[in-house]
Amino acid sequence: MPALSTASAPATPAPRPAPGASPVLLHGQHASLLGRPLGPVLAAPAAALGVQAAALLPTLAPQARLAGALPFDRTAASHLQVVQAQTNPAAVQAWVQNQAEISSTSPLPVSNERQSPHTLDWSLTAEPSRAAYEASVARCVQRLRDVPASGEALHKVVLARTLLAQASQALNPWWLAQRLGADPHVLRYVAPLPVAAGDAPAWLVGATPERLLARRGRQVLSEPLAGSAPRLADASASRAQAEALQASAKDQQEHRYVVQAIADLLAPLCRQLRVPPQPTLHATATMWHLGTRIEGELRDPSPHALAQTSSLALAALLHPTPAVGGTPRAPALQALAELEPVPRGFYAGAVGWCDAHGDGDWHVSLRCARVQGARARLFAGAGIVASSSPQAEAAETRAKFNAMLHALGVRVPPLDAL
Ligand SMILES: C=C(O[C@H]1C=CC=C(C(=O)O)[C@@H]1O)C(=O)O
Repeated sequence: MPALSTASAPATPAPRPAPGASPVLLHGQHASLLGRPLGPVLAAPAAALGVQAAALLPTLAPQARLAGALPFDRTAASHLQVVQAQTNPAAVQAWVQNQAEISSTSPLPVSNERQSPHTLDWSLTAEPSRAAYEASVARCVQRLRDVPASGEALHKVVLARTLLAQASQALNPWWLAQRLGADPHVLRYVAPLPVAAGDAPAWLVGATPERLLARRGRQVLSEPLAGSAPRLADASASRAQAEALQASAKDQQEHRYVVQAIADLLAPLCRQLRVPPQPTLHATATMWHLGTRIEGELRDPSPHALAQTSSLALAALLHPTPAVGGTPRAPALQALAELEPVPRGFYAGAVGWCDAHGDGDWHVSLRCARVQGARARLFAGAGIVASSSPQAEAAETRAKFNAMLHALGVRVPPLDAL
C-alpha cells in the first residue's frame, strides 16, 4: 500500500471554525488530512453512499476530498463534506496546535496542558452502570448459547457502554485532539457532527487503532482488530497479557468472525485477496489487540469500475463489520439495539476521506467521545461470544476508556472501578 500523498503546502493557520462549518481532521503516523469545508453536507445513509459517491467524486477538484463521518446505523444520515484538503503533516500539526491554543469555543485553557491534568473539575457517570453492563453481557451470553427455534443462530455481538464526562467549562475539540496525540499506532480524528438548529456545535473526537478500508488505485487494504487486553505498566506482566491474548481461543474466535466477514465481502470484487491465517499483535499505548492485515487487488481496473468501488463505497459495504456489530449482522444489530441503553450515534461508524479518483482511507470511529459544550460522552465496546465472562468484558471496556480519560485530564480510576 503506497503512503498517502503529502503534497506540500504553506503552513498558514486557518481561521477558527465557525459553527456548522467545522473542518475535519484525520492525523496519524502515515497520513494527515485537514479539510476545510467547501460545500454542503452529504447526508446519505451508508447503503446509498456508493451510488452518490460515484456521481459526486469525479466532479471534485484535485485538492478536494469528500471527508467526514458515517454513523453506526447504516440507515442513518452520514455527515460528509467536500473539503479543501491540507495534507502536509507539519502544517496540519501546526494548525491543530494553534486551534488548541485559541479560544474558539470558550475552551479549557491551554495552560491546563502544562498543569497537572488532575486539576480539572470533572464529574463522571457510567451509562449504563458497570453492573448493568455486566447484566446485559450475561443476557447476551445466554442468547449466544441458546439454540434458536427458528432463524439464524447468533455467534457474536459487540456490546458498548458509555461514560458521560461533565466539565466545568466548554471543551475545545482541538485541545482534546492535541492531547490524544502521543500514540503513533492510532489515527486521531476530529469530525464535526450534525446538531439541531440552535444547539452548540458537536464533534466526534478520538484516536482509533482500526483501519476499515483504504484504497489506492486497485489496491485495497483492511486491518480489522478484535480480541483485546489492557497493556499494563509492568513490562513483563504486560507481555504476559499479550501472550495470553494470542493463546486465547475465545479471542481468536472473536477475531475470526471479523476477518471472515470482510474477506467474504471483498473476495467477489478482488482478483487477489491475501488473508493471513493467523492474527498478529497490535499495540496501542493502552491496549493489546489481535489484528489481521487483509490486502487485495480489485478485479476490474476500468475507470467505470473504480468509480463504483471507491474507498467510500467499499467502506460503506463493509460497515458494520463484526468488530463493532456482530455476526450474523442482522440479528447481532437487533440484539445490541435491544441491550444498549444509549444510542451509538457516530461511535463505531467510520471516519475518513475519499478523493476524486475514489482513493481514500476510512477508519472505524473507536476510542472516541462525542464532545458538545462542557460534555464529552465516551464510548467503548467489547465483542461478546458464548464463552465471554461479563466481568472480563466490563474490564475490557473500562480499559478502552483509558486513552480518552487521560486526554481529558480526568483523574483516572483503577481498572476495577467504573
Ligand atoms: C468496539 C471496540 O473495539 C473493537 C476493536 C478492537 C477490539 C475489539 C474487541 O476486542 O472487542 C472490538 O472489536 C471499541 O473499542 O469500542
